[in-house]
Order: sequence, then structure tokens, then C-alpha cells
Amino acid sequence: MTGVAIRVENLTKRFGTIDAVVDARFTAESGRVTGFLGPNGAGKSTTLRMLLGLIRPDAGTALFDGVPYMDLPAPTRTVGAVLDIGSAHPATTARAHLRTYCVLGGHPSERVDEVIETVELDRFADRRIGGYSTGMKQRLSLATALLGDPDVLVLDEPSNGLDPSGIVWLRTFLRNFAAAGGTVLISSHALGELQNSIDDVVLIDHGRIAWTGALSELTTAGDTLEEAFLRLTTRAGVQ
Ligand SMILES: Nc1ncnc2c1ncn2[C@@H]1O[C@H](COP(=O)(O)OP(=O)(O)OP(=O)(O)O)[C@@H](O)[C@H]1O
Repeated sequence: MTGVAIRVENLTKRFGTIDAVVDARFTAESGRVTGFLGPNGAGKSTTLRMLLGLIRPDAGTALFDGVPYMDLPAPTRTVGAVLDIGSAHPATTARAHLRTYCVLGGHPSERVDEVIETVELDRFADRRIGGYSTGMKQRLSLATALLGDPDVLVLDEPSNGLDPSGIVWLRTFLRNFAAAGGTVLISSHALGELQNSIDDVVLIDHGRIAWTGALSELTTAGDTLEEAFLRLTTRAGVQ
């Protein structure tokens, strides 16, 4: 992998009277797993959506190796994203879904079988997605993100619905992805699990970045990630 850092500078988004994200700055480095944490309504999804060009910021930039997502020459080869597991058509199979996205992304057709194997979806690949459990949908979403063999993964709550073995599998997968030089930005509320999975922390609260740095610095005082999170965030994140 080529080592693509994510740099967010002064990112700002307002919805009517709600300051969803205010002047956010942080980086996610290659070779590291960065946890993007914050209470409900803190601005995580809004930030990730701006990062991926799904909504336009009022101000600021989000760059992948210096380039906005929309200007990347082959975005799905640079960034694999999992934001919404509900978008696949229920009547189609995982294999057909992946074939469609493979063609759309201009990726070699062998990638379909490869990603099915990577996310261990082999047994379910020819079943209709409508009958999938949440965990199976999560694996399919990740498989879709991996089709372009990207350098960066941007994942919103990827462990939701995974069973314990799925959680261990995801943690190992993300650690190996980063060890190979990949960049991972992962949003989650599963703090106990994240403590075992991440290197760096970006904490957002009420739309503002409350803390960034290495997990080891955040927990130097013997705090768990959960204790540090509760110390640094206000009780009710929802605005
Ligand atoms: N399309 C929208 N229109 C109006 N308000 C929005 C919109 N999207 C987000 N918001 C508001 O912006 C704020 C930040 O929401 P966001 O979804 O980014 O938070 P979050 O940190 O991802 O929350 P959660 O952990 O609950 O998923 C919230 O107050 C939310 O209600």
C-alpha cells in the first residue's frame, strides 16, 4: 500500500440552527487505526460524509494524500467506505451485488471471489440479501468497500451486529490492514472493543474536536478508553 494519510482542516457544517461540525481538524495516518469517537449526535457521521464528498462542507477541507475525495482519479481504489448497510437491494444476492459494484468501480472480476473469501461470506454469498442478519450485511458492506483494494478504509460502526467471533475477525483484519501500510478511520461506540483495536483517537463532542492523539497518551493515567471518553465529553451529546 502507498500510505495515504487523511487530513481534515477547519471542517464545518451547519444544519439550520445546528452546528453539526465546527472547525474540525485532525489527521489519520497510514499504518495506524484511528478511532473516531463521540457521543450520539456529536458530528461523527456528518464528518465522515463530508470526507467522502456525500455532503458539502460550509468551510474547510478533507484530503486524502492532499486530494479531496471527489478529485481522486479512482476513488474506490484509494478509499473503501462503509457508511450505510441498508443500501443493497434485498432481492439480490451478495455475489450479484458485488459483481455490480465491481463493474461500476472498474475492478477486475476476480475481486468478487477474493473479497467474499476475505470477509468469510462464502457460505452466504448466493443467498438473497433480504434474508441477511445485520452481521452478514456488515460483512457484505466491508466486502464492497474492499473491491477496489483501497489504501484507506473509512468505517462507520462496522462492528454493529457482529457476533463475538466476527468482532475478533474484524479487529484482526483492521490490524493487518494497517500493518500492511493501510489507513483506517473507524467510528464506533463499542469502546471496550476499540481499546483493543485502535492506535489513535479523535474525540468529537458537540461538533468540536475535544481530543486527538495516541490512545496510549489518552490512557496514561490508567484510565480505560471508556473512562477517558466520559471525562472528556459532556453527558448529552445530542443537540
Ligand atoms: N441532514 C441533517 N439535517 C439536519 N440535522 C442533521 C442532519 N444530519 C445530522 N444532523 C444533526 O447534526 C448533528 C450531528 O449528527 P451526526 O449524525 O453527525 O452525529 P453522530 O456523531 O454520527 O451521532 P450518532 O453517534 O448518534 O450516530 C446532530 O444534531 C444531528 O441531528
